[in-house]
Amino acid sequence: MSSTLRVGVLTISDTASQDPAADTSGPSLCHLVEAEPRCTVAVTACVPDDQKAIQKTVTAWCDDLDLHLVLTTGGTGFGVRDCTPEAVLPLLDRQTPGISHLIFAKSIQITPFAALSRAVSGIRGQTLVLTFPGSPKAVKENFEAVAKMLPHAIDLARGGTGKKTHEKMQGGSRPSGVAPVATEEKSQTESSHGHGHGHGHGGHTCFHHSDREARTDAASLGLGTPVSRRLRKSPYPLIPMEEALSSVMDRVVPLPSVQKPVDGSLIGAVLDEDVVAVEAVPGYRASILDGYAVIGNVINCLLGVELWWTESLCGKLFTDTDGPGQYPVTAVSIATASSDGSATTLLPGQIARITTGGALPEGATAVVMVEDTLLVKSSEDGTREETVEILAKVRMGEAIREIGSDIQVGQTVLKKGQVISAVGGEIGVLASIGVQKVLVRQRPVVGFLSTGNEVVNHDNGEALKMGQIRDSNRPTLIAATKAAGFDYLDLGIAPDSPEDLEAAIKGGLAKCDIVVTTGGVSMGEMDLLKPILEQKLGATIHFGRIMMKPGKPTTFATVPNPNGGQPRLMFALPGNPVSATVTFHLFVLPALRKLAGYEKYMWPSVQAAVAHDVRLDERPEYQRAVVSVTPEGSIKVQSTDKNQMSSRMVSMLGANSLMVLPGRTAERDSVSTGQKIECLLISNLG
Ligand SMILES: Nc1nc2c(c(=O)[nH]1)N[C@H]1C(S)=C(S)[C@@H](COP(=O)(O)OP(=O)(O)OC[C@H]3O[C@@H](n4cnc5c(N)ncnc54)[C@H](O)[C@@H]3O)O[C@H]1N2
Ligand code: MOO
Ligand SMILES: [Mg+2]
Repeated sequence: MSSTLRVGVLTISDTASQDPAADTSGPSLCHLVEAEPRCTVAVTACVPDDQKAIQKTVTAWCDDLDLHLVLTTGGTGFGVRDCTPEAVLPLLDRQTPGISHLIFAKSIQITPFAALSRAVSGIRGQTLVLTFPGSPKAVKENFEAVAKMLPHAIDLARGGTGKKTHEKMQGGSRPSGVAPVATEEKSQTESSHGHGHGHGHGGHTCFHHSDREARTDAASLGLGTPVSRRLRKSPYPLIPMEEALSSVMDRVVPLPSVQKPVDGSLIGAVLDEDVVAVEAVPGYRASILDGYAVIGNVINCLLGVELWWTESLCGKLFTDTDGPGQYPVTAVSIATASSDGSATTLLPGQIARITTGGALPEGATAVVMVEDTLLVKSSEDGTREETVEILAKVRMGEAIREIGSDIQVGQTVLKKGQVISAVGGEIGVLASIGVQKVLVRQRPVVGFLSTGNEVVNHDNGEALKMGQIRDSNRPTLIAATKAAGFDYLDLGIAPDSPEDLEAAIKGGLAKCDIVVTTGGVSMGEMDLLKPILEQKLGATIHFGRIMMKPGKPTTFATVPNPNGGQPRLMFALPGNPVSATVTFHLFVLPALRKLAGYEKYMWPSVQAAVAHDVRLDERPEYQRAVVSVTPEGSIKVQSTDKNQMSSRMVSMLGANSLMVLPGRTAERDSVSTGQKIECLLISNLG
């Protein structure tokens, strides 16, 4: 077992936190750490002499990054602002006075001023924390006083036996020093010794950790670092999918609301107000049929059945005379606006011809369809009906739409949070009650940038040169965005040059709520996205790797908004086309939906029986699959393709879902035919 000791170096100084160039002890300490066999600086930061800031960083490094050793420099003296011991002591589970004494003993031999250090040391969780004074000289003396015993001390602090050390002390084979101790067999953030580090290479960079933000010295990943000095292991922790999803969704704040006219541009928008009807539908008593408005009472139906309406229901107008029989046609009401705003009046014993949608004459209580009548007598010139016989019985209110029978004034027709669908119901209802504008959440705009020297426009019409590849990511993601009803900006293709990438992303950030890049996020020397985000764009990378397949190097960051307001969201998706597409569906679309105000922004899922055995990968996997309903009514799922490689876009063909497969364990390495598995429905059922 062997492992690198990951060390965090924290400079604590008001001056250095304002002017990084003023920090000399931080870089010195980094060089001392890097000079030790199998020690590496995993993270650096610079904070002012502020107890809370110190505690936040030290806590995050111990608890979240699980570093082996945290070294602080500065703030241990008698100065009024010096508060490092006060900040660190309460964080320690156990103090280590022996180490403090050893450091003190060595220092006091060199200068009596060592007596003015109030440095403390101890263990938090599994992390050893040492506080050093804030001068390069003191840092060197202090560090050298304890360097050789650090691996042993850390081993013990992590529950080791220290056996190796004792063996060596009793005449082991190593000529000097202490073997670094084994800690985690597979450290997620471990990095090899000897990589280039920001201190002393192109100036000081302050990195501040909060929660599990995986910020490191981005220089060691790309910008300006000779390839031979690049990190050989990613410094970004491999985080579980659930953590990645909540890291994204917790940071997505729905956009503000705007008034928008009632038209097709509302489709997909989320209402940010209840809509209350100020008009009734219908606004007048309207006929449902073409026929005759009548005053009903007891109408003897053709079958001889009699229907009685009570006096209270029918009022005085209903007399025994009205019912099937012959009546004079005294009025005509076709569906049109009345010239004087009033309806005609019908008296007992009269009927009026009426068309569908026509306003009922006052007094009419039912409409008889034309098919249930006979023309008895017309005018001499044949242009008018004079007498018509009603054949059928009608019920009170039959074929009449009363005022407000569809929508009443004061009725809440749409609720805040409701989505205006493309089906038409919401727009139809809004239009029917004369709503001019509604308050809806702004729709986000997402920008797409493909990256890579090898990537060319898919439709450039030219034969590919050796090493070139057509850009399939942008057209794919843009099409999926359109289908989901979101606006987008095509940011084109940027080559793998820091200047081009920075300019293209900045252009996107100025105009888009979310910028999505594809490519350049893994471990190659041309994978520049992460360092650009951190070093050039002032972004906070919240995660840079996820334990998932496909999409392992998926990166999510927030970037200061160039126009002020909420930070912009940045997704740097992997370049492999399937990885880009799957992670777009898993992260970007839900984020867009949440930005747009959707309450349900995650994909729905079903449990489906697998139609064949599925081998599990060591990473939890999202296999492209087709979910369908069998003739018997059960739900089954089938992989699109046996070969589910991330570069193989044909494995997306026909997919309407993503099977959510757990990672392989010693107990379970496959899902057998017929077993049920969760499937995310990213499209309609096949
Ligand atoms: N040493 C390691 N190498 C890789 C690792 C790793 O952990 N260690 N991860 C692998 C995984 S997993 C993935 S996924 C990819 C991600 O790569 P990048 O995001 O850095 O993307 P590129 O290197 O730029 O490109 C990868 C691949 O995709 C093609 N590509 C890029 N853009 C497009 C596009 N717009 N349309 C179509 N195809 C595109 C590109 O030519 C490459 O073939 O890294 C692995 N490596
Ligand atoms: O995670 Mo990568 O996306 O497998 O190919
Ligand atoms: Mg790459």
